[in-house]
Amino acid sequence: MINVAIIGASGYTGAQLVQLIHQHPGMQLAHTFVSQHSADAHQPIAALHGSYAHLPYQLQPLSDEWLVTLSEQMDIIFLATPHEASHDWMETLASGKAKVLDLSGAFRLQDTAVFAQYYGFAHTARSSLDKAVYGLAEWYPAEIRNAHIVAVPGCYPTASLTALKPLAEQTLLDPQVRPVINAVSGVSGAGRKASLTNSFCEVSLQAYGVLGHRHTPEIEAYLGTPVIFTPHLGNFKRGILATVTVKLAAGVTADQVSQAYVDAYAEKPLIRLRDRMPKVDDLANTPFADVHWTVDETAGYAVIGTAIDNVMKGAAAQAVQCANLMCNFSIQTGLTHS
Ligand SMILES: NC(=O)C1=CN([C@@H]2O[C@H](COP(=O)(O)OP(=O)(O)OC[C@H]3O[C@@H](n4cnc5c(N)ncnc54)[C@H](OP(=O)(O)O)[C@@H]3O)[C@@H](O)[C@H]2O)C=CC1
Ligand SMILES: CC(=O)N[C@@H](CCC(=O)OP(=O)(O)O)C(=O)O
Repeated sequence: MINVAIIGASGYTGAQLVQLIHQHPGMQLAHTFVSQHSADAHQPIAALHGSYAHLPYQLQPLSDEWLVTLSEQMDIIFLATPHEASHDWMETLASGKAKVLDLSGAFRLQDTAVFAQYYGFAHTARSSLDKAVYGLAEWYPAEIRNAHIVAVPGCYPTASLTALKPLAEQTLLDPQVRPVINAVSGVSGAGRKASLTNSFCEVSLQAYGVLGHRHTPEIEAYLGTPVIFTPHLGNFKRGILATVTVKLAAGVTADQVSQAYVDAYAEKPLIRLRDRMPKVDDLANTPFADVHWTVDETAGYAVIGTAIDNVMKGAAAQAVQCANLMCNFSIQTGLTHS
């Protein structure tokens, strides 16, 4: 059995990971941590998350000693923590035998100047950054298999890159026209901590982070081309719907576009090619990404719809996909029943 620890196990993505590792046939959950002075230390996870009331795990307070012990004793460590915490702990956690998968944004951007601009603090963990592999599971399986550190993608980049990479990889996009990504996220995307912006009476469908969201450089880095990305907050709990408009390269046909998606995803068990535009309720609480596209050959445009659950495929389930690759399980182990 693969021994696993989860740090940040009280949060939305951390608790989801607890549930996924609990049901995983090849992994056992040895430790579930919160921060050292957390108000939730020593609480059972069941007391915080009613949907996990059947799970037997208790939250332990983390310490510097534990960081070293975990790096030496665990096979896999998941960090479901804020960017700064992941950044500060990675060098120690990755110094032993344990492989580390970080759900935060701390190790996704290789350019530390861009990182400082979008994350608001300096990156000082260069050696870990050099080892980090981007965990977009359907696109970088070979790199992920051999990785010691995986930077699990953000939720919006997962939806956006899933829509765009099949076309970009086959050079079907017009290089002169930026893809336009409009995406709506449920409120769980902002994490469990209360804030005015995310409170029930305040949330109303609204764009935010316009022309400045930190996921723009992440999408551009792994797509290889600039984009216009506009996130929106929606008044629902879970899910992301990304609607992506692209200008196709001259002469590209609808059949070529369809073939690009079939080539990329027909053999991928967690990507579902749909015959209509996806909707979030079809996959909330599941590890799937649904994709559909429509092409106007005459005008040379395509509109692609992608839906994911932000906590699952956008974070915890994709992290488990990566861990499966690193531990030589099939990519969907513990995530699907068929
Ligand atoms: N929610 C989502 O849809 C997605 C989130 N992510 C990323 O995943 C990470 C976790 O997100 P999410 O689960 O939503 O966050 P939550 O706010 O729900 O949970 C954060 C967890 O980290 C712990 N934590 C908070 N501050 C610290 C600290 N300074 N040191 C150590 N532990 C700390 C919290 O417990 P405590 O404070 O009690 O210690 C809690 O367990 C974040 O980096 C987020 O950006 C990525 C993709 C999607
Ligand atoms: C609705 C909402 O607030 N979503 C978050 C993104 C969540 C995510 O993917 O997180 P990281 O890239 O931070 O890991 C946001 O826009 O900041």
